[in-house]
Amino acid sequence: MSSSVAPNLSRAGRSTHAQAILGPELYARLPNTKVLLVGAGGIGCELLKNIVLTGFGDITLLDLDTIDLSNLNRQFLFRKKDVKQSKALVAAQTASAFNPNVHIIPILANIKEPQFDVDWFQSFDLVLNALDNLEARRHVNKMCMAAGVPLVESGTAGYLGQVQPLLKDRTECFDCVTKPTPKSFPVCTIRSTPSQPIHCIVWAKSYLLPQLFGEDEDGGAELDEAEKQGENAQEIAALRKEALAYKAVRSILRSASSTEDAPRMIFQKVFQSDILNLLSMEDMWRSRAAPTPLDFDSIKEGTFSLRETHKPASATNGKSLALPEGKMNGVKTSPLNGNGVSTSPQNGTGLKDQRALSLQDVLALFISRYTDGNLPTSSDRLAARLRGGEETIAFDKDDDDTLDFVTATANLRAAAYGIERKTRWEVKEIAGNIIPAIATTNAIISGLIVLQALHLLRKSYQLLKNVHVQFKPAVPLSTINMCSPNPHCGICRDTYTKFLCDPAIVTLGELVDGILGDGEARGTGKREVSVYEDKRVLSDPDWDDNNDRTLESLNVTRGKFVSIVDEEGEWGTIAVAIGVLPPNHPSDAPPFILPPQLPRPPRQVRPATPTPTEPSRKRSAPDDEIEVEPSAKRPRTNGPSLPDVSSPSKKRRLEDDGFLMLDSATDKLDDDVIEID
Ligand SMILES: Nc1ncnc2c1ncn2[C@@H]1O[C@H](COP(=O)(O)OP(=O)(O)OP(=O)(O)O)[C@@H](O)[C@H]1O
Ligand SMILES: [Zn+2]
Repeated sequence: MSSSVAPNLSRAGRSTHAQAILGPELYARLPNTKVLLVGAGGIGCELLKNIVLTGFGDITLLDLDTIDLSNLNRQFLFRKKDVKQSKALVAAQTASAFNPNVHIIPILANIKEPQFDVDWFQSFDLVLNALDNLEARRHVNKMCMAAGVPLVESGTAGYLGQVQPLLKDRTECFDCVTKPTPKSFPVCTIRSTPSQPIHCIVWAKSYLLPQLFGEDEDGGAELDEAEKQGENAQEIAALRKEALAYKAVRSILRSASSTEDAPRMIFQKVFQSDILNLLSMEDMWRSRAAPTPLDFDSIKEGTFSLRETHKPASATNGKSLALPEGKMNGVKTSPLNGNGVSTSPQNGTGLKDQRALSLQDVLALFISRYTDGNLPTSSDRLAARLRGGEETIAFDKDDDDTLDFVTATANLRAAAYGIERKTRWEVKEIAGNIIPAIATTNAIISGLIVLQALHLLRKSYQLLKNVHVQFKPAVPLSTINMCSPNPHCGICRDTYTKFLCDPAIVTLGELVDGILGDGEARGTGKREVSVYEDKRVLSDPDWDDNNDRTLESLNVTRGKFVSIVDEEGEWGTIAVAIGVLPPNHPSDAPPFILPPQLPRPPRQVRPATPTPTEPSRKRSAPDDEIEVEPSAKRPRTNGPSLPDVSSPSKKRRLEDDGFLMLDSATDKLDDDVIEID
């Protein structure tokens, strides 16, 4: 379009194409269709532009974050001057200029806040998710299922993307299918027999760094468990011995008066003594390549000999192939990139973080950053922070000290085990779980979201598709017909209803009796029920202590759900959304409003003791589960008594990092699964 035409573009001109594509009826509805867009990041910016240009006129845009410099490469509604401003606000301002007829309401908030209750969700005709985390996605999914509002879910991961239209009772919901669990590794692979760079990086980030700079924990329980699961007993005994030695290094790192050379101590312990210990267990190395203990001085001097890298354990038949450091397969390996082009700072080309690191480089990174030989070592810098008052230091990809430490120690370990080394950049990507965001994928996905949204608005349900952008040049897009809801889904199979009340006055008993009503008259008979808020049991047929307590005292307030579960499993679960009374509610009226029609859940075949969050398809963390069998007497619930989550074990910390430690070395690892997140 030439620039002389653009300023004169009339409203009709602007909408000619949209009208032709959408048809006059749908096009006419768009200005008054209320849309909620959750997330103003990579997908959100593209999508906001799309819906504004399509002709939607009433948009609420919500995001909890502010603009970061790193967003600017793809979140094109933002400019450098906007950094640190609210994403929702700036995106709304920028996109409003694309169409004078659009009204965008920006909200800077977390979608999980209680004011965004079911009533609020019901004020929209359509919800579009442009989020980046499972928790928020699940939350919006549940709210949309409760509100009966159509939702389009989406996500991208590099070149991959997915769009999924969701509507209660018509399609499966986001929680109907279990999400893939993160990639997992057996404890012993991480702790004593790594074979891939990622094993070394996980070890450095989630084991060594926390051992030295994290909370002082007794890892005994984890090792007990590994032993129970049948992992090598001799190996476990060696790991126990190793744990004790860490205690000594920890105290030196924290002691202001110590004259010991802490980094050197760490080096000696981790890359020499521990490896010698492991080597003494000859059985372990019969079928796999044995590691090489590292020697501080000879690495420093450049005389240390290394085994060849890139070997699968079997390829070398367990034998070490010694090559002088700096020579691999006859090629000078350092500092070269994959194309054999030198990227060393000496010749001034390439990015510092992306150059291949020699063993000397890695040691230097451990002793002093190669950018400035005078800086203290990465471990010294971390130790200084502990002495300066930081109690614990955890890995953060943007914290140079922790990234240097992990890069150095992961690569030293890789060298000891004959595993390929990674650049600082690659370590950052792997340890920081960074999947590059590709603007083009976001753009394609955002276009597909609009198409699915239009099907939902037209009620053309037979046209709804689950669409995937995939890494197959011949078939870049694939579509799957919508599945019907999973009959066992603990989210979308519930019967939702609303209960508007003053939680400071209304009791749990009033809520349950009010919602169940007169069972005899309604054909459900007198029902025995258990009542839950999320995973908390509030009452059951043998325990009614909480019935006279106010909802507020039970921390059952606006935005929460109370699940009423039929003990016999004969009737479906009723999920009651707690809302607030309207401002004009008469003061002499009862302090609650029941739904105009009491919910009547479907009769169903259910397991004998259902839970509000079942089935197991949905929940994965076993230690988050609570006892759900009705028992004689339960301890009284005092406020929000969620299941006890004690201080995180190392196992749990690895899980938090996205690396799930398998209980047994024999557990089967899933193939790589890319989780769209
Ligand atoms: N609970 C939530 N409530 C509101 N907004 C959320 C919530 N969770 C995530 N978001 C927003 O969803 C958006 C997701 O966008 P995107 O995936 O591009 O992430 P980003 O944070 O902008 O980028 P990156 O993670 O790559 O730095 C972000 O702007 C984020 O603030
Ligand atoms: Zn479902």
